Amino acid sequence: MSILDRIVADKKELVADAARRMPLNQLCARIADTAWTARGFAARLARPGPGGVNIIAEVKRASPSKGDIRPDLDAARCAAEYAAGGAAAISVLTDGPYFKGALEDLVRARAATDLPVLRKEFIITDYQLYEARAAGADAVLLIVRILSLSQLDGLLALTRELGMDALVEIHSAEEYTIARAAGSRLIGINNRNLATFDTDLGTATTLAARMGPGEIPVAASGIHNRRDIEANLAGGIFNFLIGESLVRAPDRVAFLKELMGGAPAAKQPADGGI
Ligand SMILES: O=C(O)c1ccccc1NCC(=O)[C@H](O)[C@H](O)COP(=O)(O)O
Repeated sequence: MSILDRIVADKKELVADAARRMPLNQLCARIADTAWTARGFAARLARPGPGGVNIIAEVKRASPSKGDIRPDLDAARCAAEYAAGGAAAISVLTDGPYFKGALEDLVRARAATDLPVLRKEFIITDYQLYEARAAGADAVLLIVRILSLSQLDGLLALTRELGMDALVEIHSAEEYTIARAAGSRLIGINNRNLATFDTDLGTATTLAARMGPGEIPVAASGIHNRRDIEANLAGGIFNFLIGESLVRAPDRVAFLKELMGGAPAAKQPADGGI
């Protein structure tokens, strides 16, 4: 069984537990009782921002491929730094067992900025979309690899009904065909193979070259420096989802500005950061 299969199997149990603790009708009542205005995640990514680049900056404490990255990361403080550095949006990993995240991180990150916030999760059920909306998410990730076309259709429809945007993630031409068949517009191209963790930065540019004018690509995973950004810009991609290299940066504000084409961040000791 691959790690991804294990994550998804565990997720089914976690969602069932969550639904026992907070039944769907109570979750819906919470949504109805909470004031929320969408911050326009997809709209922010439809055209290039300052410096010709949009960065979705990720709050990521740990991962299956890297283990602990910054296990003590404060989601609100990290999100505020990302906003100060010029991020277009924030992504928050809400999985507990494999990424040391939580939905509460999303709530705190959103409260700390006025940027749109993505729930980065392994979404396989409607319940997780209601959870995302109740936590205030502006958008959710839907990963083609773990969904059938009919599941993707249903989750996309409910995402829209709840007023959120969807970032639909692919890693291959076959998955792009499925994303397209479901009518996805905002398409995350993961450079990382989620089953093997092999990361190839050419994946995003290769798949983006197939996309039509109404489709917006987002390059995700393995982006570490301005050179990586420039290689994607040359391939017509101006949206980037970046986790590890940002989280590890000693000065996240300066590093974000550097990624967006500003002056290089001063070198600092790797463990001298926030
Ligand atoms: O990051 C992993 O190890 C991972 C493993 C299995 C499933 C998903 C995984 N990551 C989720 C992501 O998509 C990344 O956090 C995101 O693209 C940012 O990647 P990076 O900039 O390389 O941290």
